[in-house]
Parts: sequence; structure tokens; C-alpha cells
Amino acid sequence: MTVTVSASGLSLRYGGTRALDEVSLRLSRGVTGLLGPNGAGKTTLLRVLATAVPADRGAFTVLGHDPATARGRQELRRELGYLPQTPGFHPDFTPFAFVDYVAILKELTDRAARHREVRRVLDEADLAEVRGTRIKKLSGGMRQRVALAAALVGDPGFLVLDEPTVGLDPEQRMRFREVIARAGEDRTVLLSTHQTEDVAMLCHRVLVMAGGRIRFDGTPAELTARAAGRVWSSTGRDPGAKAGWRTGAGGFRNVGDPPEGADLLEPTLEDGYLLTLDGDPAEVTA
Ligand SMILES: Nc1ncnc2c1ncn2[C@@H]1O[C@H](COP(=O)(O)OP(=O)(O)OP(=O)(O)O)[C@@H](O)[C@H]1O
Repeated sequence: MTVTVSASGLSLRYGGTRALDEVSLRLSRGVTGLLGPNGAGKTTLLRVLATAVPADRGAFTVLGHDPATARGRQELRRELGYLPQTPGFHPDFTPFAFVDYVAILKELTDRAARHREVRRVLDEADLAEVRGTRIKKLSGGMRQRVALAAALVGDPGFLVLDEPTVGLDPEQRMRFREVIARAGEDRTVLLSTHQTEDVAMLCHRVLVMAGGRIRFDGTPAELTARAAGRVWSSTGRDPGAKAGWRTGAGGFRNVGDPPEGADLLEPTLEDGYLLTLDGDPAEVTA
């Protein structure tokens, strides 16, 4: 597999907080999911890779461009589509006007070619029918897709998406996933999310971050497999479980080291994720 994004030893401190602590990774084409609890460092990592903020230490390249030089930074930004955690757009703009504005910022100066590109990305994000409707009249899911369309302008090879499915209802999330999956067919996509189903359904690869470090790097199946034989049901709360929660059926689902004779359950990616957060930080790969 061709490596498209490569980072080594990325570190960044905010005062006393180590937001990134020696992060190294290699990405290839397709969608890679980035999971981690609040404050894990996901947004900081995405901001560094999007050249929005420089790391204190470490280096990285995107599609061969090194942001340490002014020219490399410029080339990298031409290959970048970034959907930040809180995208801002003027509510009175239409999707067409907003994406056209972003296209101008991305140096698409020929008006006819730019308008063709704007229509193309609006189609790709499933927004053709509402391209003339004011953004303030669109649903949250459609607004997210407007932000995604803006990130797709100029056909960037590297897409950085920070929690794009947050706040979407299940149907909107499905449609959004379809658009991301399509975008990932021929691009490198790094997708931060709190939704383990996003990762299970979309990603060929998953990274788990906690405390500024990468705690897991492997396939979704490998993350799920971490919980094999470590998930069980019980009628009451099991004090020996690392985590346990009441299910809709009234019993408890537990992860950890099951007691003798426990009623074992099929693990999910979420179980593997929870056990990874609880595990040894030195165990990085599957
Ligand atoms: N601009 C900043 N100034 C000071 N501290 C910051 C700043 N940005 C982030 N941090 C701190 O750095 C750490 C990592 O934050 P970051 O936003 O990268 O985490 P995250 O994994 O994206 O979290 P979330 O899932 O809540 O979005 C946190 O402890 C956060 O409080």
C-alpha cells in the first residue's frame, strides 16, 4: 500500500497540557477513523496535519509535500480539504455561493471552470437540489454536507474531517457516510469521530488516541478482536468488570476479564475500543 501521509514524533503542548505526545503514523488511500475520548488530542492532530497550527516537534509529509518549507506548505494546502469541528458559513449564503467563495479562496480564478467545479462538488455531496436555497433554511445534515462540499473543492488528495457526523440523525448519518465512502475511494481521508459505528461502517483502518498518544493502529476487525472472549452478560452489575452498562433488555453488558462460566457475548468495535482505552499505553499495534 502506498503511503500518502507520514508523520513522526509530532508533539505539541498547550501550557502544561501535552495535546500531542510523540505521534507517529502512516496513512494510505481510503478512510482512516480516529477515535478517542474528549481531550485525547484528535482535533489537535488534525489541525497540525492541516497546517492550521505548527507542532512543537516532529515532522510530517502529505503526498510528498513537506510543510517545513514555505513552498511545501503551499503545495500541501493545495492538496488539502479540511472540514473543521465547527465550520462557519454565512447563513444568508446559498450552498452555491458559499462553495463558490471557498473556490475563489482556493485560487480557482477562471469563473466558468470554477462554477463547473462548484456544481461538481455539490453533486458529489448530494446537494444539487438545494444549491440555491439559503443555508439557514437547510437541516443540520445538509449544512454538514455543504461544509464537506467546500472541503472537496479542487479535488484534494487529502481530506481531514473533524467529527463531521456529530449531531446528525441516523438517516442523515447514513447519507453522509455514503458521501465520505465515495470520497475515500481515491483519496486519503482522516476522519475524527466519537461514533464507533462510523468506523465500523466506513473505515479500512482505525487509530485510537488517548492522552495525546496513539494507543491503537490497525483494522476495525483487529480492534473488535481485542474484545474476543472479554465481553459477557450478567443479571446484576459485575464488580469485576472494567466497564459495564445496563442494556435495554434489563441485564448488564460487561467488558474486561470475565469470571468462570460467564455468558460470553459477540464483541463489537466499541467493546474493543473501551478495552484499548483501559489497556497498556505501550501496546500500540494490533
Ligand atoms: N487552544 C488551546 N489552548 C489550550 N489547551 C488546548 C487548546 N486546544 C486544545 N487544548 C487541550 O489539548 C488537549 C487536546 O485537545 P483536543 O481538542 O485536541 O482533543 P480532542 O480529542 O479533539 O477532544 P474532543 O473529542 O473533545 O473534541 C485537551 O486537554 C485540550 O483541553
